Amino acid sequence: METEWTCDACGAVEDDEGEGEGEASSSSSSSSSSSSSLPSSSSSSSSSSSDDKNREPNASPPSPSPAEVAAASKAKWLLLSPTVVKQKKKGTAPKFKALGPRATASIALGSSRPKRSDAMLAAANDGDALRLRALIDAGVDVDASDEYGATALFLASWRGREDVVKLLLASGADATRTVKGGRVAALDAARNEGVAAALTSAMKTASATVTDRARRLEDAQLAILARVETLEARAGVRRPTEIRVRTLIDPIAMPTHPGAWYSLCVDGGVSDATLRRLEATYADASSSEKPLVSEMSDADDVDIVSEFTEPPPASASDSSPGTHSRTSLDPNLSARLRADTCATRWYFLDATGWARDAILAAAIAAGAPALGVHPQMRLLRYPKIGGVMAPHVDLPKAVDPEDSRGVSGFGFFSNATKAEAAADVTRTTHTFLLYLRTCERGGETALLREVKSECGAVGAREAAALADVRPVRGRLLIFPHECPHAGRPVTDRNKLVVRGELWLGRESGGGDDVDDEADER
Ligand SMILES: O=C(O)CCC(=O)C(=O)O
Ligand SMILES: [Fe+2]
Repeated sequence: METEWTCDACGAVEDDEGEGEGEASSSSSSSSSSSSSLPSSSSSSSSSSSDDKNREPNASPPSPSPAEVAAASKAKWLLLSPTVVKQKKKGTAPKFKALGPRATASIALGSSRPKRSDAMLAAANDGDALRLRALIDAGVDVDASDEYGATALFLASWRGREDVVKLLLASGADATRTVKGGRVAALDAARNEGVAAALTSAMKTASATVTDRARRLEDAQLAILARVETLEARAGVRRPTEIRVRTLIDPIAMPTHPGAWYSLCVDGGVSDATLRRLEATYADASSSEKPLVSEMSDADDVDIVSEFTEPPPASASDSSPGTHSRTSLDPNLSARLRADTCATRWYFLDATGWARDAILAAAIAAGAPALGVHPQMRLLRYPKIGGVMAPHVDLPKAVDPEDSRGVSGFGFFSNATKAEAAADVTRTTHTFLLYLRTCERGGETALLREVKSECGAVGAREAAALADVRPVRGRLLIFPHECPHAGRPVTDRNKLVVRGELWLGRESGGGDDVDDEADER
């Protein structure tokens, strides 16, 4: 089913009285010749090429091929600034000025390449075909991806947006692109049959295959094993004997510490099949892509760090049992501190949910009222002896409403879905680290009382910890984002961690899956 392109949106882009600003006008003026390149556009073309003269009077012009649509759109996108354009300095622009439709549309659609791509990805994710059409008309790189390698076509398929998938295919989107980690393509992630059918017929004409057969078979086998073990864990089959849970920060002794709300160390909760599949994901990512690297600086950010390690103010709205009051973080500050690390990172998008299912099941089996695991994860590695991660706190991620419906969308966690709806969670609450290899010594993740006096590399080495958690294969560490923590210096190169975010419900709503046995140590 195709969404019709309406004149409203078209006019908003093309019919401009007002002055566009800077590159805002470059994006929109370039769009003025583009309506004929829109896939299945309902408008009759105003083009007057020589072809038109030879055509029957009432014959409509031939539709551009998907590749032509993509090329025309990309040509316009390339006219935009390659970087986000900063706003003009105050005082240089008139104080009050109504923007014309072109400038308004340009702002709405993004007036630099990165903003335009962000807008396209958001429209695809949200299933907004009309907006996406406007974006393609204004100029996009239809295959642009986010930092996890997800293209618009991938997101639309994953979220089950059939209209958008068809529009993107008709606009030349490449169906063979895969996301980072696991090489999942749009078809592998298809949420529903309509989407899968559209992609399958497009793939017949695509020259490349998605992934080679052997790899897909191996993936499928591991996925089945991981799912079986996940279901067993959820059903409590393996729970009492195999899962060992330690509470790392005692909520009774330290009720106001930011780590007092479920800081857990869980052993034996994640299956070997899942660990092997994660290792394979790492091996694949590290052999095919460069990692993101940031070096630790020795700068001591004592003053900055102390800003968020003061005792958190008591908050009336956050006083339910088992919770603590939260610190409010300056995102820039936290991002800066997180950048001070010796870890290398690869991004991994768990679109199909096999890793999320496994981590969620382990968290639930350990007694945490866990409701969901974020699909975006990182694989962290410390390649240099002595590498650390400076004391810091983590940031929450926004929870996509689609992911609130149950983790992988395959129905394993429908109870969690109900609990979450009640809890109204919009952001992740906890960090998880899943260690894939054992370090005999060093590399511990330290949960800190505070990081006021020692930070940077010194803090990572010396700050007093409430708990030092040693990397052990299969060990899952969970703690609230606001809990100060650090990575101790590594003494070997084994530290390999999957790191991501999850969200917990309040005890009253979210803990109904947890039975008492899980608390046995
Ligand atoms: O590697 C560690 O032990 C800590 C990692 C961490 O804190 C992070 O990635 O945010
Ligand atoms: Fe962290």
